[in-house]
Amino acid sequence: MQKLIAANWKMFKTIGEAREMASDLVRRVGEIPADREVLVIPPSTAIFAVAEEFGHAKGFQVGGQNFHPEVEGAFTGEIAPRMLTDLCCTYALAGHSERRHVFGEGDELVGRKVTFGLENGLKMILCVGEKIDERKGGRVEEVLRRQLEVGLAGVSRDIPETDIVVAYEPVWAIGTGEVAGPEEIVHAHAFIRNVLVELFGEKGHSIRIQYGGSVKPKNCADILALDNVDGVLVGGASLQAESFSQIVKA
Ligand SMILES: O=C(CO)COP(=O)(O)O
Repeated sequence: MQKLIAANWKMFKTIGEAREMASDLVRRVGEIPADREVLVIPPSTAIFAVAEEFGHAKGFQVGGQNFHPEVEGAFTGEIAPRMLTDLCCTYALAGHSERRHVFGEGDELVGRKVTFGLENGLKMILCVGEKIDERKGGRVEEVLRRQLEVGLAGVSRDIPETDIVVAYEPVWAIGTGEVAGPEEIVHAHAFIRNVLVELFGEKGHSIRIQYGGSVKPKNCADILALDNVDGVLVGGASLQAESFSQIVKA
C-alpha cells in the first residue's frame, strides 16, 4: 500500500507564500517515490493556487482542512465539500485535534463530516488522539475506540479502502516537539488496526493509519518504518519545502 505523506499547513501562508512553497516543493521532490502519495492541505484561501502550481506535476494532490457537512445553504463562514472538490481537492480532514479542542467539535459532528465528505467526492482523513490527561489516566484505548466508532459510524463497509484514512495524532505531541515514542505509536496503531478490522472486516487491514505529532525530517524514516504506520500527517515541518521534501523522500 502507498504511504500517505501529508502536509497540514493549518492557518499559515498567503496565496503568494503558498505558491512559492508549492513550486519549490515540486522542484525539490522531483519524481515522487512509487510507494508514496503526497498531499498538501493549505488554508482554503490558498488551495487553488497550490493546485495550479502543482499543475501537471504527477502525484501532487491538494486537500481541505475542514468543511461543513451540507451541500450549500445559509452557513456564514463555512465551505461545502463540493467547493473543495471544485478547487481540485481529493482529500479532507475531519476531527483534527484543533477542531475538536479549539472549536469544540464533538464526535457526532466529526462522524457526520466523514460520511458527508465521502458521499460528496472526497477521501476522508479521520484524525483521532488522546489528550495528555487521558493518557495519564490510562484512557488511551477508550478515547481512540470512541473517536473511531462514532467517527466512522456512518461509513459503509463497501467503500474502497483507499477512501478512508485514520490519522493518529496524540494531542500532547502536536506542535510540542515531543514526538510519541516508538512503543506508544506501535501500541496505538495496533489498537486502531484492531478496531478497523472489527468495523470493516478484512478491509480494515488495508485502511491506512498515519501518525502525526512533531514529525520532522530527522525522525520520519524511523516512524514510517514502524508496524501499521502507513503515512505521516505533518504540521510545523511541512511549512518549508526543504524539510517537507526530505520527509516525502525519507
Ligand atoms: O497537527 C499536526 C498535523 O495535523 C501535527 O503538527 P506538528 O507536526 O506541528 O506537531
